[in-house]
Amino acid sequence: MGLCSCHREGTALIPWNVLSVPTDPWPGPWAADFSWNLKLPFLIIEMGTRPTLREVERIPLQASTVDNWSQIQGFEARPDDLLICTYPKSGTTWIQEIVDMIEQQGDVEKCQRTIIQHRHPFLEWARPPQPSGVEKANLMPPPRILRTHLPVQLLPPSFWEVNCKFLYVARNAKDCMVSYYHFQRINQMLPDPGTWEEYFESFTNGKVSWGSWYDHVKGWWELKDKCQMLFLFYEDIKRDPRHEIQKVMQFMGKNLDETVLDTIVEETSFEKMKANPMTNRSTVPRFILDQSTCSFMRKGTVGDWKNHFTVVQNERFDEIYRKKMEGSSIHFCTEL
Ligand SMILES: Nc1ncnc2c1ncn2[C@@H]1O[C@H](COP(=O)(O)OS(=O)(=O)O)[C@@H](OP(=O)(O)O)[C@H]1O
Repeated sequence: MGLCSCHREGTALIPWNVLSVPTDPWPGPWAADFSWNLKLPFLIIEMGTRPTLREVERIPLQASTVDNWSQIQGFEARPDDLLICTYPKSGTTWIQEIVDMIEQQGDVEKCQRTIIQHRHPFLEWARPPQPSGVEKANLMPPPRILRTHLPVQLLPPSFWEVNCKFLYVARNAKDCMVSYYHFQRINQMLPDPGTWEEYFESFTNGKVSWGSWYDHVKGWWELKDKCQMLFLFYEDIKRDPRHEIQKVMQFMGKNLDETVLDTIVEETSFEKMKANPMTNRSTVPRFILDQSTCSFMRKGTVGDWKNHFTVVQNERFDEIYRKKMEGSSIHFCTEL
């Protein structure tokens, strides 16, 4: 395993890896330390720069994840784990809420018990002194529901040994890129995306956190018949949520009646989740996620790429896509 340190741009007064910024706040002792929360914005302003990424096996990741890599790789999966796997901005939050609603048998109040980031430990998440994703998962009673954005080749090896369930959600590359661009603009914990034109290059070259969309999607797709995996598409959930939620229910071994299913469809709609403080990230401090110009729950549509891609960019993207996805049987819808 080659860990490669990358450079850092700008004048950082404080090394990034000593900052413990609650991008994924955990209601632990640190949260009660209000003075720590107050200090954070100033630390970031002092740094005057966004973090740059480091790499594991040539996949760009956040520095804190790379620092914690041996713990992540040593994670011990269990046969009754369910791992939600996605490339960023592919509908992670959406499928988390669907899975939780199924798990809680449509009990809306139980799904309000805590914010969505806390319900399913994020495996590669690390920001000491808060407990890491691995530590949170280790404390969770089985059967556990976990989540990751890792590409197949970086998944902790124990997952392949225990034959647990994987629930992968894929989203078409164009909408994913648009969503990721806006997210990087508002998320101070990720590198500045630059202009849309610059981001087009970063995304298509896999120079974004968690690496290449193309390799991620191909990697998981190729494994789908070799393990217990339900592979879903964001666009299908959008087109026919009831049908796709039923598939998730079956995969989870749950048998819920029609009225419960109706509730889940209703409660996991974009409009409901956008208005729900437990799913819309409104509790994340503004100096981390500045939603004043753009919401985390932004549009939730298929085809928003048409509002961003120029004709030339679209042609170029299609050409790159053909080359990178050559030989793969996966097919995406880019409009409904
Ligand atoms: N219920 C529902 N219906 C439709 N779309 C939804 C829903 N919930 C989240 N979203 C949209 O998913 C995008 C965020 O993706 P992720 O949750 O994977 O983001 S993250 O990687 O966890 O940061 C982001 O997409 P964009 O709106 O295109 O930016 C969210 O709006």
